[in-house]
Amino acid sequence: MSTVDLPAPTVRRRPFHLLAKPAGAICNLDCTYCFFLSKELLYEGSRFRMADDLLDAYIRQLIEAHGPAPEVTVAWQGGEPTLMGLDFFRRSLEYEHRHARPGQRIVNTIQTNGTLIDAEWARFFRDNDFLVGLSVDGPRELHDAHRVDKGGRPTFDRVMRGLDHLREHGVQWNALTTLHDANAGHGREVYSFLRDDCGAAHMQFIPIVERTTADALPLANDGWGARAEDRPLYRQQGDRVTERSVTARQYGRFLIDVFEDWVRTDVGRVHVQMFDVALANWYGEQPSLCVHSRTCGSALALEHNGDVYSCDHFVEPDHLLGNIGERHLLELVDSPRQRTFGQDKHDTLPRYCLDCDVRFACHGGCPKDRFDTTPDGEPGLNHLCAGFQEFFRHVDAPMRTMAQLLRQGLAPALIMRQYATADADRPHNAPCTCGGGRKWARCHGRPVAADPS
Ligand SMILES: C[S@@+](CC[C@H](N)C(=O)[O-])C[C@H]1O[C@@H](n2cnc3c(N)ncnc32)[C@H](O)[C@@H]1O
Ligand code: SF4
Ligand code: SF4
Ligand code: SF4
Repeated sequence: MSTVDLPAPTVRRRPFHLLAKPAGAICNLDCTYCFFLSKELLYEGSRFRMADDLLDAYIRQLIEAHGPAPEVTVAWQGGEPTLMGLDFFRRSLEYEHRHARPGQRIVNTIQTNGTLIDAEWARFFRDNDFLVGLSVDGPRELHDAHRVDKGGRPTFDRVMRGLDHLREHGVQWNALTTLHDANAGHGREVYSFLRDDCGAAHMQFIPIVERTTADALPLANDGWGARAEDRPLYRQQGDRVTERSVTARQYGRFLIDVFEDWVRTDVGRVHVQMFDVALANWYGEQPSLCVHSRTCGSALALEHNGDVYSCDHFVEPDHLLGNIGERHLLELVDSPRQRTFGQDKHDTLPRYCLDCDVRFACHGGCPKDRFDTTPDGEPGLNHLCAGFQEFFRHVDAPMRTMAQLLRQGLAPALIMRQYATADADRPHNAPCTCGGGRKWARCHGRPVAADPS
């Protein structure tokens, strides 16, 4: 039986998301913190190109696995997916049209470093309603600190050129910004750059937590050996982190700094994933992000040869579920192993998390980052815990207000009026509401003439 012929099994369907890597871990860049480049080692000797019959089988199985759902998302990632060339994505669209049920909408997303995007790519994305995720870490210096090409050269100009094409063609796009040692202390600057200079209406901030062992630390600090081929296979093991990693405190402060701007001017206008996720948890709805959901396991990864892994962050031999050439995707997604993977997110929480006042919002964060010990010595605490606590406690009052507005059928954006009123009465030399220890007027760049300090 060929890959294309595998019948769809009859198992219970649950919503899931799959990140497909048509070029595997291959990329034209060499970002120092990239956890994915070393995955090349899993497939030594491969051409790292998804074959046409596999592409066909993948699209068919993905659509079948969603049953009668009105919408199916095809998500492309990598490595760098644009290295596949436009014809690959044109063929993918043909298969989508062939396999979709009548009336079913197929949505394509692509996560890219943006350096190869030209007018032709942008036209293609626009004409086919692709949602483009663009990796940009902030203004030039902050971006170029870690996002470099194979020769160690900066990439900012190339990314901005790609963004210009996207914007000129009216492509839907969102910014994906990793937080690390270089940019984490610049929350307001990064936020205003993304919003004002780039015109981003959707933003995701992803903490860089590069876990490693004491032995591997020097190599890891060097960018896993500086060159992709020198990197050891990156695994989730060890209790150390690289110097590039964001600290818990930096992560919390970054989110708070951005929130303090956002809640005054941008609610309902700019979508910051973490704030939407927090509001969903305060409102009592399932959030869209696995990291702050009770359980996970619904965001899997597909390699270029059809191998399926439990999660994009666990593309390693111990978490290989199988290959879609041998077992239908739905069977792998619904396998007992994958269910256990997702359930473990909750079932392995330390007592410290179970007793935590913000657990309903945090849910312990991503299991990949749970390698610290709790104050009473229990293993399994998230490395970012202190930052989560600081952020979630900080936003408690405004989140309650926005959730209440939603329950009343009103727009959460109304909270901005409350802030405007409170700010108008706030003495310039009062402590800033961000809690960072600065005066309010200085923190918000307001005139400080009346500030006697
Ligand atoms: C692996 S890349 C693949 C897609 C594409 N090459 C890009 O850069 O957007 C996907 C996202 O993962 C982020 N990323 C890279 N290394 C990471 C790490 N160690 N931890 C968390 N995210 C990381 C990248 O910045 C990027 O936004
Ligand atoms: S662009 Fe950077 S983050 Fe994306 S795959 Fe390449 S090296 Fe990794
Ligand atoms: S391991 Fe982390 S990233 Fe993966 S699905 Fe679970 S929460 Fe999400
Ligand atoms: S904030 Fe810390 S203690 Fe609370 S649930 Fe999150 S990781 Fe656990």
